[in-house]
Amino acid sequence: MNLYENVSRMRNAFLAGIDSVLPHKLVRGCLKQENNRLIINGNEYPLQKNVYIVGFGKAVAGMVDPVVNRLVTPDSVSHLQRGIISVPFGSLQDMNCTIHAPEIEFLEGAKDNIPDEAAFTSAKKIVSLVESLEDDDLLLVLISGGGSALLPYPLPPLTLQEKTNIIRSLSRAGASITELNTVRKSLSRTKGGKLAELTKAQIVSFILSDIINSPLDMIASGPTLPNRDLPDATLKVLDKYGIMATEQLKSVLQRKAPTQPQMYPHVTNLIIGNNETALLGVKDSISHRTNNECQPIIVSSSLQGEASVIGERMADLATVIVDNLSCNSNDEKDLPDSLLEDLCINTDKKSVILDTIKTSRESGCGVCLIFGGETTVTVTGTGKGGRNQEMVLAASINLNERLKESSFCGEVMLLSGGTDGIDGPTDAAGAVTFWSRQHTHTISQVQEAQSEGLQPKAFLSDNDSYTYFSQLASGRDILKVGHTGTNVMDLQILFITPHK
Ligand SMILES: Nc1ncnc2c1ncn2[C@@H]1O[C@H](COP(=O)(O)OP(=O)(O)OP(=O)(O)O)[C@@H](O)[C@H]1O
Ligand SMILES: O=C(O)[C@H](O)CO
Repeated sequence: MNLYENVSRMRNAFLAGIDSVLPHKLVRGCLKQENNRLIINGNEYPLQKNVYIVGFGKAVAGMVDPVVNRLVTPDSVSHLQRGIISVPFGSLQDMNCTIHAPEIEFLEGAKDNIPDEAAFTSAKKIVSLVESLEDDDLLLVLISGGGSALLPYPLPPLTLQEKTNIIRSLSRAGASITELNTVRKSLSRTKGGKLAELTKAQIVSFILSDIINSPLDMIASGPTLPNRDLPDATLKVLDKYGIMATEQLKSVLQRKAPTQPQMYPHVTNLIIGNNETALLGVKDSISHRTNNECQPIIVSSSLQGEASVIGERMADLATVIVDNLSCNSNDEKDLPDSLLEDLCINTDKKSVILDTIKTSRESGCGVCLIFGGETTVTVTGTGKGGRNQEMVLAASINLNERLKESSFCGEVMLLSGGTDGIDGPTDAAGAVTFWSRQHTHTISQVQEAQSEGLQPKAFLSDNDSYTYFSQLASGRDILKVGHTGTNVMDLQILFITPHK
């Protein structure tokens, strides 16, 4: 197996991860129809021309078709009455959307993930549809990441512009997604469970998670989950980031919050997929493609932090593995707890990783560690890039430096990519890097870049990872898969294999 075959295996494993979280597959798996009843998660719902669909998020368009199909009974009667789906601007054309259900209205909005008048119009239409439902109707709600921006409905007197400004300021000041959505929930007519409160119809929500640990009440700001935030939660977030509360905002927050958390007996919230689902897809692919020779391990689904720092720490981890593969058993190095912590790896994985390295040393098979999560980039440069490409570039530079003196003969590879296919404001999903030594001959991506006159460190410090990977070897190591129609954050594969 040569270096480029291994790189292509990793690319295929990444694609397999994406494939396992394609929304149409996930939704189809949760729905059955028998005797004029829709069966969802073991619960039965009578079909009597009483079904409505609403959806909002970057990955919901793909959920529509399997749902619509399940609503047609064997007598060819469709029990779907109406549907409204709010999706990102341009996404229908990009995805070649071919859904032909006349009852469903697809509306685009929220260009660049920013709520706008178009998304507000979609939200108003969704609200009036939901308000019009009767007790014996069934409302299917399709939810995925990006849903917050696609269902904006500021509580009056707050305007869309004011609410957007608050969220933008918080985001620029470094607020996390849970902090942003805590604020969004308190300022909205739809978020934080308020969509569910608009009707007594039965509701089933299908939720695809794009947040670490899948907190259901935070994904797309939890429109069908009770808001359990404390009454002062929003003011605390604003205070933390030094954002002044305007009069309109104060008047919205002063409204009496319910003293008891709301219960929604008419609502079922189902998580249909998340980052862990994709990690399993990657793992299966690697096991199959290596004929079970390499035992891949999922080490984390909560990787977060500054992308370039994480890239550096990935190189540190690779160095420990490489050292342990090249030494004899008495000289094994430990995996420092601080390294595990920085890479968001639970300490209970430590012995599993060390055992795998040992097996690999004895048998000559590879070590493959799989990560998922979402890093961030503090952009200070003027270049073009994304968090995955930046992580890989930083790892590449550090691998080249750390492994200079190593006696290891084998290959080290890292891939990082976004499952939505779009890394930051670029048309790439991510990138891959490698380092390899056969006898005394070393090949590395950094060496190759330097021989082409590219200076990796200069690109990294200008946050210009996209330009770097586009130019290097004519874009050979950049991952371009286009919009995938799904979104469960990012995936990383670290693969180290000794030469036999
Ligand atoms: N030049 C750059 N280099 C590296 N990262 C960048 C650059 N410019 C923007 N980014 C990062 O890209 C991210 C924005 O990309 P994107 O639109 O994919 O955001 P997102 O909200 O994280 O979307 P999603 O969660 O759906 O992937 C930000 O985290 C930003 O720091
Ligand atoms: O829409 C949102 O709120 C984010 O994508 C998190 O789910």
